[in-house]
Amino acid sequence: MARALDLSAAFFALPDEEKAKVRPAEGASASPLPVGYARQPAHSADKNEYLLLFNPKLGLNHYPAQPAGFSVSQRQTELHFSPLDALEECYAKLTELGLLIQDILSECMGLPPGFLAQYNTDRGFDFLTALRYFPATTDENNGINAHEDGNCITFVLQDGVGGLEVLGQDGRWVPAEPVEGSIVVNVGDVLQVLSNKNVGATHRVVRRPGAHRHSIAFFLNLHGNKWVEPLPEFAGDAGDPPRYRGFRYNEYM
Ligand SMILES: O=C(O)CCC(=O)C(=O)O
Ligand SMILES: [Fe+2]
Repeated sequence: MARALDLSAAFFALPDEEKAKVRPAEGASASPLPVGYARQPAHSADKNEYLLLFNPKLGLNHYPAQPAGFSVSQRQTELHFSPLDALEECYAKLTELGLLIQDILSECMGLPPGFLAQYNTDRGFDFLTALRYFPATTDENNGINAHEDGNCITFVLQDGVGGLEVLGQDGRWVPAEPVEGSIVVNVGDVLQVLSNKNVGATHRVVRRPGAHRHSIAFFLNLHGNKWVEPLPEFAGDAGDPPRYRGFRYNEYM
């Protein structure tokens, strides 16, 4: 995790014109979302830049050229790892973890064993973003507005700067303070709907002054035309009226 965040920090420290090269030419990518580097437009309330990757094995990604100051930090040289190896390793480990947490959540939600694993078998729309947030200014400090992720489960790895906050049931924002070696798990819209709003995680990022913040978010997603609606365990049979209408995931995204 520390290696992946170091790598991401080394990338974002590159000059803007180097980072801007890390994008496929217009129309040249078959990926379902734009891969590579992007910066939130100046008019956006969100103040960050990011690098988006799909599963490296799908061959859709656009990587920083080497060498560009990207592959050769002292720490990386000492550890003898190449950036691509580190990214692939990070991606593979987060996928593995996602499947494990999905099984644990199935159990915690009182669903039949392996229910979510059987429901969510297609790994073709998972993706990872490495993010860098600019330091807060005296005028404003929004990093990402309050939102819920549109996927199943998100993992957030963060450096020591802090700023991620989760909305508590009492309506107060609770800081998810960085704890070394820990990963924050957010549940996304799919689980929120399946559980008829028994689980959910509204969150935002507030920028701190004086430092860039780096994080990596991995989105374990759903793919294709899966039907999403509150499960009978949480609605109907369980007595609660369904809080959502059913929908096809690919029409929602
Ligand atoms: O950077 C973070 O801590 C969270 C990022 C996030 O919420 C998102 O990308 O959806
Ligand atoms: Fe999010």
